[in-house]
Parts: sequence; structure tokens; C-alpha cells
Amino acid sequence: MEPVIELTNLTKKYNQYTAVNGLNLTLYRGEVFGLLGPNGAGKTTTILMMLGLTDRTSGDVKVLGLDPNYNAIEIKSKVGYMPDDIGFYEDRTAIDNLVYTARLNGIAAKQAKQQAELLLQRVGLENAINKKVGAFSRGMRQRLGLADVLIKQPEIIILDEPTLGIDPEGVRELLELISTLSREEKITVLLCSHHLHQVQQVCDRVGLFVQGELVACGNIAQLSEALNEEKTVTIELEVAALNNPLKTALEALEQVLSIETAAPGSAQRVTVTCSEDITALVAKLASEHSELYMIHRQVYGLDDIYHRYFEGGEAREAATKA
Ligand SMILES: Nc1ncnc2c1ncn2[C@@H]1O[C@H](COP(=O)(O)OP(=O)(O)OP(=O)(O)O)[C@@H](O)[C@H]1O
Repeated sequence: MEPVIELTNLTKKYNQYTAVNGLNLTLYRGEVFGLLGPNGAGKTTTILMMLGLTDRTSGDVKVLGLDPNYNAIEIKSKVGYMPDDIGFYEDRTAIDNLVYTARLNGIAAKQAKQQAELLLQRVGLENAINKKVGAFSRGMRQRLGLADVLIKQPEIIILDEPTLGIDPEGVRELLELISTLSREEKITVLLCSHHLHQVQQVCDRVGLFVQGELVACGNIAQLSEALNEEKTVTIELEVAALNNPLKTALEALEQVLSIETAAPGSAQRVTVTCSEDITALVAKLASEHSELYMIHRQVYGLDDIYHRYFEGGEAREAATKA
């Protein structure tokens, strides 16, 4: 895997305040990476340092092998950045805005127009090519923003809160588009967001950023694993009935930590916390001729992970020390 962004011990202080604290992070070509964190976590500051738009206090930044302190212009030509408050010329049409960006990036007039038309189709704005941007909805503006960062054919795109203020259908379409672009064109995408569900849908890996520190990083399975220090699993069973002697027998198994039963009914839902190897549990149920209808292993979603890291101080401390 080829690294395209490498941040090493990256720190930014605003006077006494540390906005980014010793950040180590590598992004690889073609991946969609979600930087997830609450307000003020330091996401925008990190982006600005990658682009050379703000100086770092210490540490190293390499973007496509270049240092933004010395090569900001070259980086800008290869990295598309869509801020959360993207600005357009409101009284100009969508195509005029795009052609303007293309020309600024040194693309010849004829080619600029062709590329702008193609991109407007690509982002689903083919019916609004000649509409003034002032009349665009939030979702349309975000699509145009995506076209605007793509027109210079970047190797990396950085999107700060791209789905802000868009309706759910619009969000789904925009995320699908981002995902397709990354896959088909091998563009690396860094997506900053507060919206865990959205990030979970499209990102190959996620970094959880809190108070200037990356408290966890990986794919969903890895984050879930990191949280589960006891190496236990939660299993949901549906059995015909679970009488007290059988419940006691299951609880007595070495692998079983706890059993919770839902209100008794004809078929019963049972939640078991146990070690990863569930052979003994299943064998016991089988030997007791208990009818087993369903067995399902619960996995932590990003929602659980986010809340454990961001709201559960203890889990966070443990993760940071680990
Ligand atoms: N120019 C500045 N001067 C002083 N403090 C700043 C400056 N820019 C940012 N900060 C502070 O640094 C911290 C990180 O801000 P940053 O904008 O990077 O966070 P963020 O994760 O992008 O948040 P949001 O999701 O709200 O955009 C915040 O506490 C912010 O107040």
C-alpha cells in the first residue's frame, strides 16, 4: 500500500492552547478515510496543516511526498479541498463557476468547458448546468463543490462535513458518488464528519479524534476489537424455552459470564456474554434437547464505538494508554 499522507508527531498550538497533539496518521492511496470527532476536536486545523494553510508548531507532514511548508502550491494542484462553507460566485452559472476554477488551475478554455460539462453530469447536475448558483439548494451546492474539487483531477480530495444540511436521500446519493469516485479513479478521500452513520457507510477506515488526539484508528472490526478488552462476545439466542435449571447449568459453564433473558414466551430471546469459543454453550443446549432457533453474535457498530470513546471517559483513557 502506497502512503499518500503521512503525519508524524504533528502538533499545533494556538498560544497556550494545543489544538492538535502529537498526531501520527498515514493514509493510503485509494482509501476512503473518515476523520470523526466532535466540535473543536482539531480536524480542520489538521487539514489546514496538510495544505500548508497554517503553520505547524512541531512534527512532520508529507502529502504525496511533499512538505506543505515548502511545496504548498504543488500540493494544492494535486489535492482538492472542499471546506464546509464552500463559496461560489452566486450570480454566475454552475458551468461558469467550474470553468473559472479550471482556468485558475491552468486548464485551457476549450478543455475546461468540456471537463466542466462532463463533471456536472457525473455529479448529477446535468439539468442545472446553466442555472445560477444563487438559486441552488444546499445539496446541489455540495454536488457542485465536489465537481469543483474534481476539475483539477486531484489525487486526493479532502471533504470537510460534505453532507451538512442535506436531506437523507441527498446524503445517500452524495456518499455513493464519493465512494464510486474513489473506487473508479483511485482517488484518496479524507472525509471529516460528526456523522458516524454516514462515515460508517463509506469509509474503509475511521480515525476517532478527540481534543486534538487520535484515540483510535482502524476499520470498524478493529475498533470494535480494541474496545473489547475482555475478549468476550455477546450472543443472542432464541430457544424454545429456558427453564431455571437449564439457565443455571449454562451459567455454570466456565465460558459463560452472564445470561439475561427477555420476558418468557413461547420462544425466548436470551442474551449471553461469554468467551469467543461458544462450543460448550451450544453443546450444553443440544444435550438438554433445547430447541435452538437462532444464534447471532452482536458486533459493535460505529455508534457504540463512538459513544464509548467520546462519552465513556474510562474507555477512552484505557484506549489511549493501550
Ligand atoms: N485561529 C485560531 N486561533 C485560536 N484557536 C483556534 C484557531 N482555530 C482553531 N482554534 C481552536 O482549536 C480547536 C480545534 O479547532 P478545529 O476547527 O480544528 O476543530 P474541528 O474538529 O474542525 O471542529 P469543527 O467540527 O467544529 O469544525 C478549537 O478549540 C478551536 O477553538
